[in-house]
Amino acid sequence: MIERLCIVGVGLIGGSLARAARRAGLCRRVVGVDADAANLQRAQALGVVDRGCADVAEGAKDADVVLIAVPVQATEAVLAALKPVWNSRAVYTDAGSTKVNVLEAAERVFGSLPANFVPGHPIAGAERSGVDASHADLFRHKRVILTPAAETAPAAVQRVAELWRGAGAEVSEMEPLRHDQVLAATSHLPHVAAFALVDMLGREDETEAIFRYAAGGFRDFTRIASSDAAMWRDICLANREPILQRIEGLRDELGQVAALIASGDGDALLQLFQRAKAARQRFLDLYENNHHAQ
Ligand SMILES: NC(=O)c1ccc[n+]([C@@H]2O[C@H](COP(=O)([O-])OP(=O)(O)OC[C@H]3O[C@@H](n4cnc5c(N)ncnc54)[C@H](O)[C@@H]3O)[C@@H](O)[C@H]2O)c1
Ligand SMILES: O=C(O)C(=O)C[C@]1(C(=O)O)C=C[C@@H](O)C=C1
Repeated sequence: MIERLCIVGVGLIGGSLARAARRAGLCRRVVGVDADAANLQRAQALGVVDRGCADVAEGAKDADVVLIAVPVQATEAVLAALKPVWNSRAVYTDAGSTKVNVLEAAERVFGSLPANFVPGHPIAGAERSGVDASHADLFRHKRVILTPAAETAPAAVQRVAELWRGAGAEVSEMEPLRHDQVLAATSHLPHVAAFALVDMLGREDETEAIFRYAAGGFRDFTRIASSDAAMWRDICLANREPILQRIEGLRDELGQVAALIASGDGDALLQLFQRAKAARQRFLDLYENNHHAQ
């Protein structure tokens, strides 16, 4: 049982973990810290946290588990604010979408990685943000990746894994660079592509001349372009190289598609689309298996 869980950043992810931990009876008290006073008040009003606090050190002082769930480029400032009250008996973790930069930030702040800091990432979310979007089922049957380093204490990893499992997630471990490369492909590139497509069309569509005729396909492809802009700016700056490599790959692939269309090579286009459809089916089978396995 966690006596006091502190959530720094009570938004979609922090709020959802607080709700799930409470519902599963994993913690007695939740203290929320947030830079946005209105969001913090809302978290209290909704009963997501017992107490709200504007100051990171004060909120985390007596906690036995602290989750940092702020945009990734804000992690270093939060770790620096935690440093004076860092407690060797407590466990600290984060939910950031990128991991190498979080480990580097911790090394900069502490000189070396604290044994009781366990970087993590729930592979679950939504295009909505803030505590109003949070819900206790967000992590059910979803994956959480932990990226401990050689210095990380196994007992701390165990404690964080138990928290996420208690919220319904399946926990695995990965090397941080591998994590960032994989997520650049399956999460960061799709977001960049969706933002770019909608920006391109939106600039020429200020009078709604074409959006008026857009339907399900456009809606499905672009849902994630409604995601929080600051969160995605931070992810792109934190995971620059892997994302740039994937953008280059997509540029090449689009070039190939354009060449096939230009040359009227229907057979090759058909093959490419069939190959993509089969690959998506393999993804769906894996995704659904993961769902039903639990
Ligand atoms: N949204 C997703 O789908 C998703 C999924 C997995 C992981 N993540 C990661 O989780 C983290 C949180 O994302 P979210 O979707 O919950 O965002 P969110 O905007 O819903 O919540 C973030 C909260 O952090 C607060 N905050 C920002 N800077 C702060 C600071 N310095 N000190 C205290 N509070 C601060 C904000 O006011 C906000 O309430 C990000 O690192 C994101 O990359 C997001
Ligand atoms: O479902 C969504 O809307 C998401 O954006 C979730 C999503 C993703 O799947 O790309 C986004 C960022 C995360 O770090 C993890 C999950």
